[in-house]
Amino acid sequence: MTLIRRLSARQADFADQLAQLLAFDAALSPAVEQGARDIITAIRSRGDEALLEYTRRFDQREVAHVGELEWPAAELEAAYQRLPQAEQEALRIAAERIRRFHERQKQDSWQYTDDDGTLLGQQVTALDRVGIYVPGGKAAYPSSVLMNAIPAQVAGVSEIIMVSPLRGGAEQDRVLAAAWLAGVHRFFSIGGAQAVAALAYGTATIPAVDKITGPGNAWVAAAKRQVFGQVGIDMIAGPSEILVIADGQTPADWVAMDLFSQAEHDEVAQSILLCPDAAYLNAVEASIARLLPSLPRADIIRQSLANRGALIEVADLAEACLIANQIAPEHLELSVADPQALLPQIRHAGAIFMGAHTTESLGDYCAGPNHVLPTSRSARFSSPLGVYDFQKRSSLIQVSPKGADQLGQVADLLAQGEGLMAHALAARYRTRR
Ligand SMILES: NC(=O)c1ccc[n+]([C@@H]2O[C@H](COP(=O)([O-])OP(=O)(O)OC[C@H]3O[C@@H](n4cnc5c(N)ncnc54)[C@H](O)[C@@H]3O)[C@@H](O)[C@H]2O)c1
Ligand SMILES: N[C@H](CO)Cc1c[nH]c[nH+]1
Ligand SMILES: [Zn+2]
Repeated sequence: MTLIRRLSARQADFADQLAQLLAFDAALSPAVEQGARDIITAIRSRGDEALLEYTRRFDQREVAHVGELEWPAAELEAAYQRLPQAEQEALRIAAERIRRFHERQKQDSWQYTDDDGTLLGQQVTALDRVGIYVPGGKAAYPSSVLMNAIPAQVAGVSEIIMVSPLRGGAEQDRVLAAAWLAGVHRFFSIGGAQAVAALAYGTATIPAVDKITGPGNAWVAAAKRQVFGQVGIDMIAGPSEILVIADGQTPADWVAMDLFSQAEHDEVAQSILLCPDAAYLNAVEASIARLLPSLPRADIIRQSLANRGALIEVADLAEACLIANQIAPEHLELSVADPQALLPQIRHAGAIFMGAHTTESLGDYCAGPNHVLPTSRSARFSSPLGVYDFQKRSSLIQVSPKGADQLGQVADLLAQGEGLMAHALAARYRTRR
């Protein structure tokens, strides 16, 4: 039985096949769009009551009272203390590396003075209150807690509100522990479109935030799209994607496992390998068949590879880069001897992992850069989640008397051209004439 489709860039219908492979956006499916819309409407009109209803229905949780949805800070800390020491240490190492990387992204305010004595500049401020969404439906993601909360903290956000649909057990402790370590201020165990709506519009229990960040499934993505404008959002970070460009020198098992690493997130995750060496593609296909059955999430991986997996034979590495740019993957591995040589040919990717030893998995946890990345080809126009998502800029203008005279004449003329006489006169009053 074929586990993963084999394609060749030389096939006559290759463009169609590729388009089919990429044509996935569940968040745009009318049913999900409408479902998210209904949920948002209900939260806006019925607040906590609707939030409780959806939490019981979609998260199969017994919640008697809305107050149970918030976890006090002491419980987050207690969860951290309960973790085995090795896990505490791993979380701390990851958090430290993520913080160090993100500190370099912090933007500072700046000012300069023009020849006429006019001061111009940009004042950078942190957002007041943000909501971070940490997925929790099919798996729990303590690493996503760190990736969302640490940049917000580095930016200086005053209040970080986290939401995640907890599922109980030890994995729940890890999420709570990461929230404590990363400095989350308040944590509510809610998820899906209802959590996004509650953060956007506020309820009696959930405070309304200024911006919502973080990845999630199709309902989360659809809700984020729909509340944009009421609040800011970072991007639509949907089901995970990996694209590997290989020169055929990396052990086939390594590449097979890298493809699995994203496929195991979701039945609709995307995993693609591009290589000019047909024998190597055979070897990876054999590795896939041999390694897959031993993995705990083999069923999800199998479905994911069938839906959106492909091994593609290309003419050469240059053609691989062209195809990768078309796909604009969330994660791109350059599993080649000289990744620096390929780098100038790469234009669209959320994160680029260079060299055979750089498995994408390290980026997911502890390399330092953010793992919340643009998916569904949005790497053509968006960037990884970063400190800049939690900062904003105000322009500064302080015009000198000389500047008012010179600029006033320019503005006067331009305003008259637009037929806006109040503008023209406001500028003219400040000239020396
Ligand atoms: N890009 C990243 O950084 C990143 C990181 C981690 C995970 N991910 C992706 O995030 C996604 C996580 O999805 P998930 O499902 O595990 O968790 P999730 O928290 O995003 O979604 C779970 C919620 O979906 C809602 N839901 C489920 N079925 C529903 C239905 N029929 N109608 C309405 N709402 C429904 C429920 O409210 C539930 O709380 C995966 O696709 C994974 O690949 C991305
Ligand atoms: N690969 C995911 C982003 O697409 C992030 C993640 C979290 N844990 C493991 N992986
Ligand atoms: Zn991952």
